[in-house]
Amino acid sequence: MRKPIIAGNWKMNMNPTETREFVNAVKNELPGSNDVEAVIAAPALDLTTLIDTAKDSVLVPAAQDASEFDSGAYTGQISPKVLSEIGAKYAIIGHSERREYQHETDAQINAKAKALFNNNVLPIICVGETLEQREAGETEDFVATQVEGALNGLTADQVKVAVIAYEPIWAIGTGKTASSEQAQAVCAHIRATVAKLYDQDTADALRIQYGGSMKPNNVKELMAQPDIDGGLVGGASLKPDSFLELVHYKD
Ligand SMILES: O=C(CO)COP(=O)(O)O
Repeated sequence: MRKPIIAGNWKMNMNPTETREFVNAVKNELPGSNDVEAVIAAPALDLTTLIDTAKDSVLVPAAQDASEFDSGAYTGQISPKVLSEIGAKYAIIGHSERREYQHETDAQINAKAKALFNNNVLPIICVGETLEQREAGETEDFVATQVEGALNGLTADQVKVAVIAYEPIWAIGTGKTASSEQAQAVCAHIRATVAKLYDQDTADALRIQYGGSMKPNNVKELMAQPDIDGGLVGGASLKPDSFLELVHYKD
């Protein structure tokens, strides 16, 4: 049975004071950790504040990126080794904003996934098509290529504990959610791709999130889809009330 995982991706929002206020507002109101995994991916500069404030709560800290290198002459990068040391459980990699603005490639994202696993941090690997690709009927092939590229060389045991986030680019920050049927179809295709690359057991263990204008008013329907195991949420994760509604979607 796959445990649902609802993750807030704060992107480049929130400062340490806001982070502390947010965590204090939600930390005693979260669902039990066996029920839904509640994650916040904070900006790197807020992570230690998040981790210190969330101590003794079930809130799970995550980073929004990680370097493919543990240390060295890589100015400005975020070390997966240090993420592990400070207590980040997950790191998002391959978000479409980084693919676009930092020109990240599938090969780099794959190297980041390996570096994270070497440091016992779990990757949340983002994939998703543009509107042009969807309209050209290329979504499934394109997303399968991203999945294959990101997972290249990972073991089945690693894939079983990884998370893939399907985020159609046209649905991010636009208020335009993929319909639950559209989201389910691509998430099922991702699982079938993993089954082909590995085996059915591995595909059945892997958790797949949907991201793109997920909100309290559509979370229930999206989460009811058989291949959607969670959400990666931008805008609606920035306010404590809205985040709490999302993680309590079952109530
Ligand atoms: O990019 C996203 C999460 O990573 C989605 O952002 P929104 O929920 O704001 O559309």
